[in-house]
Amino acid sequence: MSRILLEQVTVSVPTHDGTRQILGETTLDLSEHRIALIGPNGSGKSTLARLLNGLVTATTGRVLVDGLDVAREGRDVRRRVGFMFTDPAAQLVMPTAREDVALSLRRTHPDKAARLVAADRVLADFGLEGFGDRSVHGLSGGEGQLLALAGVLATDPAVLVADEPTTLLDLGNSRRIGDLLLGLPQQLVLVTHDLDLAARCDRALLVRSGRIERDGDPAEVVEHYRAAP
Ligand SMILES: Nc1ncnc2c1ncn2[C@@H]1O[C@H](COP(=O)(O)OP(=O)(O)OP(=O)(O)O)[C@@H](O)[C@H]1O
Repeated sequence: MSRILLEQVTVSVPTHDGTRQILGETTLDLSEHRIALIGPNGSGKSTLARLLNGLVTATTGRVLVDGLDVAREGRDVRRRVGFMFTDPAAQLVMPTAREDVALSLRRTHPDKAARLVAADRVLADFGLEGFGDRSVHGLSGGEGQLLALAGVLATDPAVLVADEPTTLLDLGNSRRIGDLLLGLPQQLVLVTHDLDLAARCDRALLVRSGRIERDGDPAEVVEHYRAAP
């Protein structure tokens, strides 16, 4: 697994009358396979997740992924750390499913024809056989999220950060995507309100008001949160 370090990280954002700290000083060493971030709305989970691939920049402190500084070596970090958004529309950028996956394969498959064939294989691996010509805008929520996952994994990241990937899905698709994510060989940092999913991870962090309130065994952390949400 990769080693993700946060060293005395804070995040502040500008406000009309100064700045507001949305993540208090946080130091973390994350090397477990599956790590869940849970907590109330607006507590700072997405901020924490987005720090890991540079979508959010630390105001003070450093974030390191396998020794690479996210602020200074962002490109290399983003090759290692894939990001999956709540809404697949945020990351499906090409007209068709095949082209969207192919875009993720352009580093590993420089030849266009081979790339499109490989994209169809990836689609089939994710249960999207025959979806190659479908418009990315015409997919159901579950299909879109599967395609988004296929696209991000096609870039072969060592770490996948997923920000509430099951929130928009119905029960069946939510289970399907949840099981798929927890079964991945890649390291997973999962922001979720699904506490059953969080409890199945290897480590859980409860984020509240921009601080890590609890960190450790998922069953215990989830129980603590359920008792005092
Ligand atoms: N760019 C920004 N500018 C101003 N405020 C921000 C910015 N980004 C986040 N915030 C604020 O920081 C706080 C934490 O936001 P964040 O999205 O990290 O919370 P969250 O725990 O992921 O919430 P949710 O569960 O609702 O998705 C919120 O109050 C949010 O409004």
